[in-house]
Amino acid sequence: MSFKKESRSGKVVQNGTSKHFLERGASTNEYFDIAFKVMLLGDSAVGKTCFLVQFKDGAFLAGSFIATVGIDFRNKVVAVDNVKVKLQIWDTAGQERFRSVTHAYYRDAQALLLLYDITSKSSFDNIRAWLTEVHEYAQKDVVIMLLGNKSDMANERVIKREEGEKLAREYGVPFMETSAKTGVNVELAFLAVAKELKHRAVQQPNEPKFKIHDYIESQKEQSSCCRFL
Ligand SMILES: Nc1nc2c(ncn2[C@@H]2O[C@H](COP(=O)(O)OP(=O)(O)OP(=O)(O)O)[C@@H](O)[C@H]2O)c(=O)[nH]1
Repeated sequence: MSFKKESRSGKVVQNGTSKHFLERGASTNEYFDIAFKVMLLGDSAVGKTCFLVQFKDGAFLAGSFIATVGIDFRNKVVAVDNVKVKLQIWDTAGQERFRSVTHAYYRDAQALLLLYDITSKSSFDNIRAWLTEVHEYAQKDVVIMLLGNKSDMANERVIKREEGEKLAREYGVPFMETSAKTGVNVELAFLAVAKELKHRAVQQPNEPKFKIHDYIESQKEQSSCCRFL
């Protein structure tokens, strides 16, 4: 079920009442070997739509905030060890009134990216409630990642990075801070998930087990070293 309109122009626009995904399901015809469903979850305004648009189009939706209505998806194919992995990424509405709609989609998802906003204490506090919902509605072996978004807003930060790390450790899930505005760690989050899912699905006999925590830590170090060169 989707409450958003479709079009073919391939751009995301805002019409003043809701965010509309144009070219819905774009790149569906692109060749891929394996496909997975990923859902973006978290309170309203944490940046889920911007996060998806940054990954898909490399652009930031600036301007006034317009809440998502219902749920919709976009596709992106990424290469993982010569395997083409199609991620079908579902952007959900964070507002409480759409919760019953989004619950119906949890069951099919292989990965959940759970976002909070580092400038919003309530969005961070609500992560526990989101995780309770996830455990109730999602598959037992779903890949979960915790993301502290809006890391570019350092001056307005109210949640320390260490608090995010601590919560993630408590639930045994990987964590990173991201910015849908600057793009920091956006691709890394999706790539890490794609790699984890691909390794689970097509594990070669002599291949070492993929460790998502280690991969993220190594890539985070690399990207922070290179950003400042
Ligand atoms: N500075 C900054 N602003 C961001 C970032 N991500 C999103 N925003 C802004 O935060 C507001 C909310 O972003 P959305 O992506 O619409 O939030 P959402 O989580 O999809 O909200 P719902 O659709 O209601 O669930 C918008 O004004 C965005 O421009 C970010 O990383 N940095």
